[in-house]
This record gives sequence, structure tokens and C-alpha cells, in this order.
Amino acid sequence: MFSFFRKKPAETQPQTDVPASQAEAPALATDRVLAADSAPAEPVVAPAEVTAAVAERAVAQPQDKPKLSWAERLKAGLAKTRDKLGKSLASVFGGGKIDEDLYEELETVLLTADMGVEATTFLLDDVRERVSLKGLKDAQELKGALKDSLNDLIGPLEIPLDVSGHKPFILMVAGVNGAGKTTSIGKLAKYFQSQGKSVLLAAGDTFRAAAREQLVVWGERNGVQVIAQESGDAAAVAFDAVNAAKARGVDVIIVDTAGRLPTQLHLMDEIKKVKRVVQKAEPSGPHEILLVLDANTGQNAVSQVKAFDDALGLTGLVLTKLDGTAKGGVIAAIAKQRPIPLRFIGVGEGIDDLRPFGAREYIDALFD
Ligand SMILES: Nc1nc2c(ncn2[C@@H]2O[C@H](COP(=O)(O)OP(=O)(O)OP(=O)(O)O)[C@@H](O)[C@H]2O)c(=O)[nH]1
Repeated sequence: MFSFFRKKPAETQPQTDVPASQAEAPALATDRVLAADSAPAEPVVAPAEVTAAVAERAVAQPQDKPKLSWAERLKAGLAKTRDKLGKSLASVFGGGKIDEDLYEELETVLLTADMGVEATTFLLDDVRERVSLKGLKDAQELKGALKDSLNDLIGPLEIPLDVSGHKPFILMVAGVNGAGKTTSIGKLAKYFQSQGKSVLLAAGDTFRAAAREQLVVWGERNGVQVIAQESGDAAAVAFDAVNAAKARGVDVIIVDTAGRLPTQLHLMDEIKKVKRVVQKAEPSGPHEILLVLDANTGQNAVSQVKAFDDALGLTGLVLTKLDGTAKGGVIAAIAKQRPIPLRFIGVGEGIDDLRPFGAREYIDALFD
């Protein structure tokens, strides 16, 4: 489980403004938890398995490792993709003249980096055009042309999320099981807090008790308000949370939802209902519907984007776990087939390892 949700030894526990009684009893589940800023009226002790799961996942974040810059972490995170892509490209760009054999080699490399057929065809055509326009002759000059083509393709996905237009700004998070939704929400909450925004989380993953407890405990320890219900449906949690956020003047509300596959039609109906109910609580919302994708799924991520977009009308994407995969090229496939803004990318388990997507820095980390 994600490191900042894991329990750490006592001496490394972070200081928080949560009362000691709460901090020492993180495994309390409440009928309705108004974490951090108000004590629950009648707390109920969580079942043993939930308690154990929470203890396992709870809190902790100061990292003992030396702090690397984002550019360094991005580069380290993309090592696997770079290794695969870079090594193969090195042989393509290695020397010699630009000819059909070389384009064929390039095509294979792009396909194996999970860019997909459409993006690969686009990139090859675009590179050919650049080569003839600039009169390039040498294979070594191809690298710059490819980087520029890739930038033209994925650059339009770089549209940062601006939460200043609404108060509360309602952000709904969707994705398949285990994509990294709950952990990304923790990272996003910290990210918005660091921008001086107040954040409220709606623990709308009502299928997995541990996911709810995970958010509640994490919220308590980090001064982030969490709305959760021990039972009930996700839509009800979202409705309550939006109203609470309005009443409390919160800047950003993030609604977690349970993982689901696009083929599970009843669950897709359920998440559509969450959206409709959010709209009942606040007609202008949700202001952002984010799909969290696990980069390891490669081309399957594109199918997920299409299916969730058709069902919900996505406004943004989060691509996690780029650090554990050689399939980083999937961004190009998404850009070609369903270009939805890629708001954030995740390259590790640390709280700071999720950042806004920057096309140029991504390409540089991939090639250099
Ligand atoms: N290496 C790495 N691991 C990550 C990243 N983001 C999330 N994870 C891990 O992915 C696993 C699943 O994350 P969760 O947040 O529980 O996923 P989820 O989508 O909420 O899961 P469900 O609630 O079951 O749908 C955890 O072990 C996280 O630590 C990342 O960018 N890099």
C-alpha cells in the first residue's frame, strides 16, 4: 500500500493538530464522520479486519530519503520506459542515413513503447514531413524531429487543472479497481492544501470499507475534512459532502468512488447516479471528472478512457504508476484516440510524486 497511508514507527509520526485521543485511535469508524474539525457524536468501533487494514495503511509521510527535485523524480520514475524506448532508439538514431529501413525500425520501437497504431502512424508521417522540410539526412538528426512531433501530439493534453472558478470546486474521481484513486486523492488533497486551499474529501468508495477508513484516518492526521458513512450509497455520501462543503466554505471537494470495470454496467449506472446527485446538490458541478489510470495497463488505458468518457463525460485524466512500467508511451495513444487533458502524472508512492503533467519535461525525461 501507498507509503503515506502506511503506519510508521512512533518516532517518525508526523505532528498534526488532531487531538491525541483521535490520533491514537484511528480505527474508529463513525456513522458519519466529520473528521478533523468536529468530533463524531457516537463513534462505533470498526470491525477487526478494518482496524487491521487501517493500522497497516494509516498515515506517515515524512520521508527519510534525500529530497530529489521533481525533474529528478520524473526522470527516475520514467527509467523503465526510457530504458526500453531509449535503448531501441539509440540504435535507430545511431548513425547512417535516413531510409525506409530506418523508418521501419522506428515504427517498431514506437509500437513496443505502447504508443498504439494510430499515434505511431501519426508520428511517423509527421517525422517524415519534418525530415523532408528541413532536408535532414543524418539519422542522428531524427531524434530532435521525433521529440518535436511527440510534443505536437501530446502537448495539447497539458492543460493544468484550475480550481479557482468555483467554490466549492467539486472534483469527482473514477477508475477501475486498484488504479490508484484513493492514494491519488491523498496526494491531490496535499497538493491543493499547499496552494492554500481548504479541502474536503467524500469517502464515496462504499464497496471497500478499508478504502473509506483509509481516507478517514488520513484526513484526521492531515487536517483534511472527510465525510464518510458506514453504510449507504456513494451518491448519498457525495450529496452530504457537497452540502457540507458549501456550508463550511470549503475551496475544493474531492469525491472518491469505488473501483469498477466499464463492463460492469450496473456499477457504471451507479457512478452516473453519483454525478447526477452531485448536480442536485450543486447544479454547476461536478466541475471536474477525473479518470485515474494505471500506466501498467498500457493500451487498455485507452479503452478505459473511452468507456468512462462515454459514460460520464470526463474532463481530466490522472496517469499513475509511470514508475513501475515501460509503457509510458500510452500518453501518445490517449492523445491520438481520445485527447482528454492529462492533469496529473504519478511517478512514485511518495506524497509529492503526483504532479501536473508537463509535455516537454516528460519528453525530455523520456529521451535524455
Ligand atoms: N509505484 C506507484 N504506486 C502507486 C502509484 N499510485 C498509486 N500506487 C499504488 O497503487 C496501489 C493501489 O492504490 P489505491 O489508491 O488503493 O487504488 P484504488 O484505485 O483506490 O483502489 P480500489 O479502491 O480498490 O479501486 C497502492 O498500493 C498504491 O500505493 C504511483 O504513482 N506509483
